[in-house]
Amino acid sequence: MAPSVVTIGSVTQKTDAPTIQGPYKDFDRGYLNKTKELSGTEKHSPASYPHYLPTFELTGPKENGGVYYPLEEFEHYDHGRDADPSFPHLLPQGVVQVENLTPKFGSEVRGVQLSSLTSAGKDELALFVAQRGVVAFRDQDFADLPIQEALDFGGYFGRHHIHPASGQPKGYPEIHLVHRGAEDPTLNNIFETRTSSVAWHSDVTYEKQPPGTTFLYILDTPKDADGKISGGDTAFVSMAEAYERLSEPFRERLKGLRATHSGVEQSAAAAARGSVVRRLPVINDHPVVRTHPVTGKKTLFVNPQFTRRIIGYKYEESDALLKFLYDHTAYGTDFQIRVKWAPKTVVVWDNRIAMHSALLDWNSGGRRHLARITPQAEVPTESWD
Ligand SMILES: O=C(O)CCC(=O)C(=O)O
Ligand SMILES: [Fe+2]
Repeated sequence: MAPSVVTIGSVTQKTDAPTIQGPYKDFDRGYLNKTKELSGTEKHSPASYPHYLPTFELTGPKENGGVYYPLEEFEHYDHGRDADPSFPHLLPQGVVQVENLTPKFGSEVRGVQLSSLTSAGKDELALFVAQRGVVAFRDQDFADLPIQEALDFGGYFGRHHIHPASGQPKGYPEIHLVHRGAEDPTLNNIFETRTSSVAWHSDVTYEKQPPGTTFLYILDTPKDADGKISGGDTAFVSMAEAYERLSEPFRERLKGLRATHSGVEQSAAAAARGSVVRRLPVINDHPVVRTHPVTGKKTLFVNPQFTRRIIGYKYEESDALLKFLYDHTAYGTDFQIRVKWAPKTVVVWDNRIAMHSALLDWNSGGRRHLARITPQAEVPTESWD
């Protein structure tokens, strides 16, 4: 397929999309859309955290019309390097319970308060999440902290990313919001044109330095008619195990390949629905297999939302290879987990290791509201011994 051209405001950009996946999935509206209900006072499930409801002003530099300037490269230091691998601060024995959701990927932890961790504990958190891929911490006070305190905590793990197209709590552009309001009809519309709501991705991989240790915390969870929490889980897939499952000859074939990742379609979709574009979109290329800076493990690093093309391959060749990798990861129920949200849950994942997808499976009209803190990490690299 030929490259297409996308216009955002007065700027026209060329992109390698569309690929086999088609354009950026439009039901992401549900996460990013402008919302009419900013008061939190509507009768169906008022927001539990109204100060976290999304706002869509342009909050960048005034002299640039509120649009943020392009991100500059920075030196990332991964604190997982300094962690004690016996995790004495994060997982003190007899105090903290760890349940592994599957043998190699995903854990659930109770008994530690993330916001009280010392630097040593935070170093251990970075390492533990790098080892397990995704960890759900229950009974956290994160959502109840002043927003700035939650941001200060997250800032330890890298420079905060400001999302180019999502809503933000007033005054806190570094928080990315996921919000499907009460009675939002978007959910029903999705299934008029899609058979599934699954949209596997790693976050903002179009950036030159995509996020590493990433925090998502629940504010409101959809409920059944009888008031019980049901629906809106988040699925995760291990891209480390996805790589492990490949044969040696196939891994050889991936060695050295790079792919383009584009933010153009996401911003164009936001512009098309009259929402904000906070920073002009970028396209960057990354290795198809990257090496984790702390664990040294290799992970597949392509995703159907943002990856567009294997560099140097013809479109059909690139589409065929990417389709195989997407099918392989999507079918891999034996290397996926699913987090069921409960009040006070904070999920921490390593965006270099896990892809994820929200599951939009409820039609009770209940609100789903989450906040994400998204520290950026290193420029992805591959190393081969
Ligand atoms: O809503 C979710 O479960 C995940 C949304 C998402 O993709 C994100 O915040 O990065
Ligand atoms: Fe995401």
